[in-house]
Amino acid sequence: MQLSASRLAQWLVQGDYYSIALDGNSLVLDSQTSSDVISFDDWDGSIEIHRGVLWGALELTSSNQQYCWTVHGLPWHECKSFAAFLVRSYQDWAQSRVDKLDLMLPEMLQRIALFSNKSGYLRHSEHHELHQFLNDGLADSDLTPELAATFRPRSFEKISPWLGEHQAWVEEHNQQWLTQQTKKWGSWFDSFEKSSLNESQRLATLINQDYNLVLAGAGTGKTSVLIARAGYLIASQAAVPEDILMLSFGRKAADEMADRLKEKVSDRVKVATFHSLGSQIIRDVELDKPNVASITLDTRARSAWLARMLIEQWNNSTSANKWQRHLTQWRVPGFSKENSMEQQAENEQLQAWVWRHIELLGQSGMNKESLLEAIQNNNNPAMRPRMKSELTLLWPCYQAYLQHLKVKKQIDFNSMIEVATEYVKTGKFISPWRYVMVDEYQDISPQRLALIEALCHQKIAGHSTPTLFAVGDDWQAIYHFAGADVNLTTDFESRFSSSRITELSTTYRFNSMIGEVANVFIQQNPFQIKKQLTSFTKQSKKSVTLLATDLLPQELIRLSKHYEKKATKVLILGRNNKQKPEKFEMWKNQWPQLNLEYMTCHSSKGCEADYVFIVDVNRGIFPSPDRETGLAAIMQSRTETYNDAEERRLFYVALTRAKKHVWVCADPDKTSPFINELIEDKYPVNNKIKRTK
Ligand SMILES: Nc1ncnc2c1ncn2[C@@H]1O[C@H](COP(=O)(O)OP(=O)(O)OP(=O)(O)O)[C@@H](O)[C@H]1O
Repeated sequence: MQLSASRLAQWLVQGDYYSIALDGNSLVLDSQTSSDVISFDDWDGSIEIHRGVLWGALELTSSNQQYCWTVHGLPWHECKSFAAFLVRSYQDWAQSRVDKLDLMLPEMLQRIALFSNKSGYLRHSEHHELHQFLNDGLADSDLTPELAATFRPRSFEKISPWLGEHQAWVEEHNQQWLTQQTKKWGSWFDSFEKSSLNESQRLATLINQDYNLVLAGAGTGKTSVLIARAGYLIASQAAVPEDILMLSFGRKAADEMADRLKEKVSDRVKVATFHSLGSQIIRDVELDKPNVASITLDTRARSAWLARMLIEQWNNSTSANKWQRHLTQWRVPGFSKENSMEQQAENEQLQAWVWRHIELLGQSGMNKESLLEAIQNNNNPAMRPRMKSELTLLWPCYQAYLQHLKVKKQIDFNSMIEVATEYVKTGKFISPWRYVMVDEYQDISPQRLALIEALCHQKIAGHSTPTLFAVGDDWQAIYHFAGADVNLTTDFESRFSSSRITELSTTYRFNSMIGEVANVFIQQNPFQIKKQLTSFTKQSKKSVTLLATDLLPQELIRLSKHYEKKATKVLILGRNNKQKPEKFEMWKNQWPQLNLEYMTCHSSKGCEADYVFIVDVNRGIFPSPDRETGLAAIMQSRTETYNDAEERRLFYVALTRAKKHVWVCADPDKTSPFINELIEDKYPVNNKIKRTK
């Protein structure tokens, strides 16, 4: 069907449209120069008829009311009926779509009401789900937003904003909710811990995005916030204790966490290490406890297995030749020609070297080809032949280890977490936890993160997906050697699109003079995230002392006199267990009021004391030289370019354990580069070391 101007009228209207036709669900408008097709989607379905002196004109408007098209020179007596025909065709076309839309409108409006009236923090995933639902619903009706709004203007007044991002509204809602909750729970926050939680701690406790990270320096109360969040969720009835999973890294930290939760919150919150969680998931699915390899748990069983396995290797002539060839060029820790084969296989150093590689091979998950490729790409070509040769010795040991596990039907910790992750991903394990919380997130490894992600992605009908709430500090990432990757913390925002990072900037542990040393020292590495960290306790006297090791007992005597009548807590920290002072036990008995404790810097993480002595901060000890130079270095591939970055963080951890004063002890003729930096860069320290070359 077409309505067209006469030849004369066509000539007179010049460049304007002179003809209109219906073609399926489109209108075709012709002019001298073009033929334009207007889909019903782009038309608002109405036509105005204009009467001229000689002819009539039809005017159509676009669905978004932005344009109009006019067809001139049409025979007047046909205009009205043709326009009515077009409008009818349009209405027939639209009706089936509007019918579809009408079926969906109640749920669309209900979902908007549910989301926007929700009294709580609106999560990105919930917002996204609504956005998706509305847009999919509209797409199903085959109507454009404009047309849908034309047919159902009242409903679309509510729906239209949610078809777009509407982010500002959500942010405003969340802000208002946070303000209101901070007020409502004010006295609870005042009294939950022994000290009232500060403003940022309260916000951190309340924010409930899909993936939350509280990223803050030492002593800022991250652990306090973690416990407070569990407490708040339960007190506000957002959760019952069984909804919460609290993950810590080591058994000791998990036990401490469980004690604090029991005291402050509930003993029904599930507290686990990653390994105990992996074990529980497997047990639930397989209805049997996972059979963890005894050689991973029991050092004697391991040593016996290593000795047997090495002898088997050496009794095989091909393998023995490889070892021989290797030993003509390179050293293997603990290997000596003087020893018998049996003595050699039992050598502690050699066993430690082999076991470390077996662990690293399991942790890295690399196959032989990718290891060879990594060796080939190693930026130290001189090391490549040695690395390749080490691989020919150690790969068979690793294969023997895997075979041993297979024969015994056992698994190790690495595979335990992998198997558990698979059970969660495939839905064989249905997670009961709606809130997954993680302490010391900076120590996360890709494997452990995969388990957390699997838990947080699991969707249970009628529930939104679980949230992650983690606390961590990239300045304290010190477990790279155990597979941790600090980039998983520094890249948190880019990894999880719906994330929220909260900062805490007041440290309650160490005074401002310790802060002036520790915070500047850690930020020498430009790759650490910049953070504001202000000490709550102001101090004008220098609180870090560099001390010659010989003078350490004198300081202990001084402290013991000062604390004759009341107790204090003193930590002695060393880079390794070997640094424990010979007289430590004697000192402990001599000055019980000091509550002396010796720890490695690694195990001091999370601890605090009034006074700290870091001992043996000597060259070659702290920073510890990177001993893993051969094949191990390939599997420990450093993503960090800054020298001694991890050792610097470890030293920061040690410094920040003290509330009042830190002594950094060294032998004057072997001072560590860290001590030299503190002196040469004029940090505010007392220097009681007269260095000698
Ligand atoms: N708002 C507060 N007011 C006073 N003291 C606080 C406050 N918050 C935390 N603390 C205290 O500060 C100290 C450090 O807290 P916490 O151990 O939770 O810090 P952290 O950030 O986990 O430290 P780290 O990362 O070094 O382990 C604790 O003694 C704690 O009781």
